[in-house]
Amino acid sequence: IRKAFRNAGDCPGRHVLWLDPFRNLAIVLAQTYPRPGSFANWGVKFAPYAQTGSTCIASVLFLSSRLYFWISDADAIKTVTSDRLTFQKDIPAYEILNIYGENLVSTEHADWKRHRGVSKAAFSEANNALVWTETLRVLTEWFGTLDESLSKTPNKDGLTIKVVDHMVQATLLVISTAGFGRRVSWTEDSSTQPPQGHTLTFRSSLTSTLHNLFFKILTPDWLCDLSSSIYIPYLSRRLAETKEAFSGLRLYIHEIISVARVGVLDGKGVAGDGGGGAALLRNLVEANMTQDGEFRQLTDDELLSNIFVFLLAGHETSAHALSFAIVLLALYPEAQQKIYEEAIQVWPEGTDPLQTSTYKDDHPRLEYTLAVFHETLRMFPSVIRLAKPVFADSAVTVNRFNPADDYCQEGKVEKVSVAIPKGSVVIIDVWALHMNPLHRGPDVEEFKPERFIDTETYRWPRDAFLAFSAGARGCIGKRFSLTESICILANLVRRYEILVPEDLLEKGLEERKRVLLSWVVGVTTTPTNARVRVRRRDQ
Ligand code: HEM
Repeated sequence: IRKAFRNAGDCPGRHVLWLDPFRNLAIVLAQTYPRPGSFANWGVKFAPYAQTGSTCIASVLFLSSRLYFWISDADAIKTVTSDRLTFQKDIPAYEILNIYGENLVSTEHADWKRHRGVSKAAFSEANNALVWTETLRVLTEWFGTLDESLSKTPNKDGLTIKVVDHMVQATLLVISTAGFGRRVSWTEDSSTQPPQGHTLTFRSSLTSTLHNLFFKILTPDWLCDLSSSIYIPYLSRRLAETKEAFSGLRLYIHEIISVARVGVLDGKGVAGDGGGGAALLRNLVEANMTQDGEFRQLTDDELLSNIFVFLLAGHETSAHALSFAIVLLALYPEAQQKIYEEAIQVWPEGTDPLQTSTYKDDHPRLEYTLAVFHETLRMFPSVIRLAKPVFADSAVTVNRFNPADDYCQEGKVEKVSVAIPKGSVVIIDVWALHMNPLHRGPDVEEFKPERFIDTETYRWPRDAFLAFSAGARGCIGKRFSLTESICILANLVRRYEILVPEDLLEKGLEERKRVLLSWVVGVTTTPTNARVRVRRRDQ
């Protein structure tokens, strides 16, 4: 370990890591270890950098003596994300997503290029227009159910809802249709009755698969086998539930694929897309049916796995980010009022955006709504940190300062170069970057959407925002997600007032934030108590 620290040169920090921060155990233990407030804790943000006086901190993993450089500096991170050959993806950390086979997220090099090449064309402006239209359809149905529940509640002060449940349903319906041509209505999707031939509904098989992902990975095969022959309290039931979810979801994906294959063969387009949409499914299935030399462009397992990963990545991150955004709007009525004013300008009173709005005309005009969503992702990034193993000696430029100084003042910071040796790992500390006062000013903890609005004298710092990662391995679904999220937020606020739940009315802002914005680490940052009250604006 001492030798490893010698390779870190004069980079400060010198922490010993007892757990690899990117293996499943670290994620499962995230709530309790490392302890809140201490180095490498998931919610510690910029604090360790502020204490050390550096935007780069060195640490060594005890078991392997490998050097880990934690970075919260926009310039240094840009160097890392733009050099894909030196700073590669930490593939073993993504094995958890390989339950059905390899996929776009969990591969590198030529395999990754092949997966990305197949999917890329589906994320076009034409597809964004489809995402917009489908989001409006989903909203029409969701608002219908909300209005019905509101009409039945005797409380004139509105209805309190658990936001994550609603957002998971909405975003899953959007990706199911716009990605896979599987058009299901809100009420049909709410049904708890599985269709014929299934033991679970589509949504519960997907959500239960996600819920049990880490549990399955951390349970050794011999224990799985044992628990199916001998009853072990808790374990046997949980493993049976996991097995049912995994195989149930596999069956649903197989059905999607079978229908799509027939559609591709007879030239009529994949299910439900009327020949125009569901480009993602069409591209994936066509690649599976296309011979590339001796091999298929995508094997059967890869096809299945990519559909799973797109269903997962295509809804979970957006659903969680939207849930945080909706709670923030309840907590900050001034920001909500600005979205309302923007929405009314785009869709004046008396018009019905759910029937008439188009992506091309309206999306670019919802600038403040977009800023709210960006600011939400700055404060609650879905992916808190990213690991990049280093494959060649390199260097990054970082900032050093005196922690005792008011270091946000001009001239208080010194730029230094840190050598990054081959064999080490760089950790892109997304949350710390977002909370770095050198990039954002001293008010980083405040919710201020205006940070994301350019003016004549200010251009928001693009490189200091990494919610979607960046470079070649950046999020392929960024535009998809921004399109549906902006559509949901603007329409929701135009129709309803979003308020804090009644049980928190007597509490101050800090207490409301503590309760409503609590979160845990999961596949992505997951809100645990996102509740708001909704009340129709016109009643
Ligand atoms: C708020 C919403 C979203 C956020 C914050 C987000 C964030 C990210 C981040 C940080 C990465 C890089 C992950 C890594 O390198 O380990 C990523 C990759 C990816 N995202 Fe998203 N994402 C969002 C929505 C979506 C949507 C809607 C889709 C699909 C429809 C999607 C599909 C993917 C895929 C397939 C990758 C892997 C790309 C590659 O490795 O080439 N994401 N996303």
